[in-house]
Amino acid sequence: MDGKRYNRKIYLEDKPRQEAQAEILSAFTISPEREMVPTGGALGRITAQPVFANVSMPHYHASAMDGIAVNAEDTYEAHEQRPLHLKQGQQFVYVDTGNSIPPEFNAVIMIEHIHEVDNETIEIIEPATPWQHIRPIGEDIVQEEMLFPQGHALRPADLGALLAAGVTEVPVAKKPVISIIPTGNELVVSDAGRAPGRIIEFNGTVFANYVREWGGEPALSQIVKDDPDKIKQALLDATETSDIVVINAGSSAGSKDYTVHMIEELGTVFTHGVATRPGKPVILGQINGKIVVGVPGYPVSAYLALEWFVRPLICKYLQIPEPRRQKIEVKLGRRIVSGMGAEDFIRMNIGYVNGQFIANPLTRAAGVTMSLVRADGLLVIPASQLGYEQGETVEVELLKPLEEIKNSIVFSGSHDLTIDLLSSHLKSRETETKIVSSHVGSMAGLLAIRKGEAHVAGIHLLDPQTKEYNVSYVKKMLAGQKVVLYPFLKRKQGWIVAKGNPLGIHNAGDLARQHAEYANRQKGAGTRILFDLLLDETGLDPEQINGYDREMFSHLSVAAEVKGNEKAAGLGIFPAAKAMNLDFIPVADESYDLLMTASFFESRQGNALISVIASETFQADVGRIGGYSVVRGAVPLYF
Ligand SMILES: Nc1nc2c(c(=O)[nH]1)N[C@H]1C(S)=C(S)[C@@H](COP(=O)(O)OP(=O)(O)OC[C@H]3O[C@@H](n4cnc5c(N)ncnc54)[C@H](O)[C@@H]3O)O[C@H]1N2
Ligand code: MOO
Repeated sequence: MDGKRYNRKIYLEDKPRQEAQAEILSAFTISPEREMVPTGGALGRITAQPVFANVSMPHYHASAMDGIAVNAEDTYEAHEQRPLHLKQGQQFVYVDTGNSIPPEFNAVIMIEHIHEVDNETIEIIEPATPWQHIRPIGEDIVQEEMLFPQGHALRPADLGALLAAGVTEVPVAKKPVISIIPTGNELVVSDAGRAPGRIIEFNGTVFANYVREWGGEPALSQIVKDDPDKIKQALLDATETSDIVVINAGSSAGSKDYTVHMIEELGTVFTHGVATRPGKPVILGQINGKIVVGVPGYPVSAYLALEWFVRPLICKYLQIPEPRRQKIEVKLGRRIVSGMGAEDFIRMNIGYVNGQFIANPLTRAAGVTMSLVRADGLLVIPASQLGYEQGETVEVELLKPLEEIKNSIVFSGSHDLTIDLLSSHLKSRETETKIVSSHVGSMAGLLAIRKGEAHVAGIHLLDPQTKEYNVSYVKKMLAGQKVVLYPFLKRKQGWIVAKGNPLGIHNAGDLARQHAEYANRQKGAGTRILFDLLLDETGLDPEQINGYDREMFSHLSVAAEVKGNEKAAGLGIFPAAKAMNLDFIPVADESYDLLMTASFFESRQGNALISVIASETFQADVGRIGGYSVVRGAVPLYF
């Protein structure tokens, strides 16, 4: 340490992303270099200048067929009624596909069209035309012809053409070297221990591989501690050995967020903070003439910032246009709000139902890596736009192939672990089909089917009057629609309580008596309806339940709530209690059924889904979870 204290920088700008991009692009003045690489290893490389053929292909007249080479003039007399005899050596020679044609001949007759009379003589019944079945010199490639212009990304077939044309080394743009410096005292390599506060370093690997995919050469350094001197040294070293420097985390306003000060001391800071959510705390600067990009720590922000600010630099260096993602129009399944003054980047699930693309937002939390893994598309909301209404048509950028999205089964409603299992069994049977699910609760799932926004919904809705699951809801809410209710699971609902059940919870009355802190579920969730019925049966009012108004959105979040609090209790399914090592007191066996549109049920994918459900292997896997059984010999109910 040099004894200097670095005050927190708590001011971040809100510079428009495009402005920040334009600034670093114009500051990035490194002149591209080229290198010769062996053709076999040039896949994906960008040609640095036009490439010309050294030789023609073929470079001699070559036979295109197995047969005999002849002089066409010698064959003109041949006729079905007057077969013509030719002598080997004088009037013909045998040739195979690719053989050179001797100069005295100018046509090839296929072996199927000749009759061998004896060792020396063949017979034909049809004349040959000059140059038939001969690949003349340069048919494919002519010597000196331009094979590729500058700036062409080489594909496997291109490498073949180069080799065929005698080009064994290609001049390509040198890959820009991108140093990647992960920083943070909390970071550990992936096989180090798991003490609280330790985070496995993984952004570095993500960055290195995106850089590689985009045509750069990553140089991933070791984790650097949050120590100003060490960060400074790492930055200086990186500017010596690379064309662009990416430093990860420490970009925001934390007590150890030194990066911006270090860049300021060693060089220039152009930008600290862009008007985007997520991704705001980006730092853009320059040290020793090298661009330095300070990327926020959260993985989603990090990925976006890398794409906004590093990819364009790589493209500029390679002198190629920046690729654009395919865009499609989708209908929004949900309302999306957005703040004024900053662009919003929303990861979206996209499904294809009844000939229409329906998209729903995934979590906006920038720390959720899986949201990037799962996202089918990206909705970019401009800074001036306050969001969109449900049902509006908007444009999204695709993050996955369109075909994959079109082949997905859109699953809505209540989440259950077995749906993930179902998805993986289905995928192994029908490689093109997968289930994409959004967990919105039973009632919302039913509505999604009604609005034609899902193929299947998992529902467990108890009718307080009839004590029957699902049927009355479907009759009432989907009257006149062609749907099928497929009996799927029986699963145990029960009290999720701390280990040893310290409050002695066995029924809703106990919750009230013990003033337990209840973790409730959202309105419309099947578990919420069950809880209300239990209260009703016990003669309790919601006001008598401590925490009735606190709504959790999944079984697991209820269990997580109980995990941290001895006085808490919730209602949920057994696997959630098991996952958090909590006690589970069974209350009811409920029916978790699959509601499907009739057209989906009858489709090929619908059939595949049902046959997976009926399979022994799937049912055995479900049995192993505990607290579940698949309904055997289920009879679908048509409405
Ligand atoms: N008071 C404020 N706090 C925060 C603000 C703000 O404006 N004011 N911005 C928030 C936003 S937005 C983001 S994004 C983060 C970015 O913070 P930093 O870039 O300073 O990053 P850290 O705080 O060090 O890390 C955030 C998070 O990411 C994890 N991380 C970091 N590096 C890696 C890596 N290489 N591999 C995996 N995970 C990594 C780190 O452990 C943290 O959990 O700041 C908010 N705070
Ligand atoms: O902007 Mo931070 O980058 O939301 O996650």
